[in-house]
Amino acid sequence: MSAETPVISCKEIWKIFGDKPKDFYKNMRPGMSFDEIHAKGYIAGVKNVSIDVQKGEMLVIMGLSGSGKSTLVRCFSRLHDITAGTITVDGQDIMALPEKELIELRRSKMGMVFQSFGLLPHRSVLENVAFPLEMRGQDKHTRRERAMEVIELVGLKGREDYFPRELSGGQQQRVGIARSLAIEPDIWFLDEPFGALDPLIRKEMQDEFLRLQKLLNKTIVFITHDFDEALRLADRIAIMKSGMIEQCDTPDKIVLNPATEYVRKFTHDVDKARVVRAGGLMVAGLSGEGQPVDVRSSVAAMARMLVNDSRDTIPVQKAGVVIGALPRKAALDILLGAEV
Ligand SMILES: Nc1ncnc2c1ncn2[C@@H]1O[C@H](COP(=O)(O)OP(=O)(O)OP(=O)(O)O)[C@@H](O)[C@H]1O
Repeated sequence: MSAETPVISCKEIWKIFGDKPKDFYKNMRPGMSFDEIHAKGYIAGVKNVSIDVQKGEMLVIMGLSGSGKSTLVRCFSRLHDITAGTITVDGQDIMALPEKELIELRRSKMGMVFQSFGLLPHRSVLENVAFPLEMRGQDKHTRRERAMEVIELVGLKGREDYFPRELSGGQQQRVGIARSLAIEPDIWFLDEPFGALDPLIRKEMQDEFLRLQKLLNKTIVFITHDFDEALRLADRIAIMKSGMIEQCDTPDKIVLNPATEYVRKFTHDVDKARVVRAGGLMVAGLSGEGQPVDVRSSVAAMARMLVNDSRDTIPVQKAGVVIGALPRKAALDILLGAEV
């Protein structure tokens, strides 16, 4: 596999629910809307989606309830057979895989975490985490050792003999995360993993998750309803509506240039100064004088400088090299809440 091959690559995929969906798709008039398809007795869970997920990327999928997030992610692991299009994982067409190889692919490469923690109530933390290793036929000693490693990683050392009911919601989700990590998946699917947690614990788990991701650098597809959560975690956010991706972009770009009215609604209450970074406002060919700012600095973090500085353009650097400049007025507009 070449370095550029995406880990997951979808080309024009459809998942239609209903009776004989492939026949319906074949005879479908091109350009039918979600509602027109619905009127014919079918649901377009995923409608003509093309997207690539790169190695080490955290792609967050968001959208309102019923927009197709879970359906799309289930297609990525072929928990749903798609109606049309192609999906490759590490360059391999997963629709062409025999059942046995598909199961092996899921077991060896994919980890999944869901909102309902899905723990086995009569097994201890250790036994829950070791369970996928048991399914793989590993001996007791090896699985215990690996389970202890990931239990420590998620901050639950000392609780390995507890039962799920003896843990808080946040701790139970940590067990779910540890269990999915035990098999060292390359691709990690998380479907609203923090949805059942109260806001404070949720924030704590997001921090924990970012820490883990820094350490493990997995390829992650993360579903959420919560735009703030998406902004905190994502490299890119894909916003879905009626089975389609309305926009897939970096948080900066989504906030600065929402592609549709639906996307704009998500961004409406966001504190843009915290989301938009120097890199998002930078103009590549532009030059500036004096002390540069880092490409990753948020407008909020630069607030004092932006207000006190008198330069029109401020150089922006990445890894110590100046790569462009930031028009100070554009950053000030965001800081002061002017429409951009
Ligand atoms: N097995 C199924 N049979 C028929 N329709 C389905 C099935 N699974 C999903 N759908 C429909 O597909 C559409 C997308 O559902 P999906 O669960 O992917 O949405 P979602 O964005 O994940 O929603 P939520 O945030 O509520 O989980 C919905 O209209 C849903 O009713």
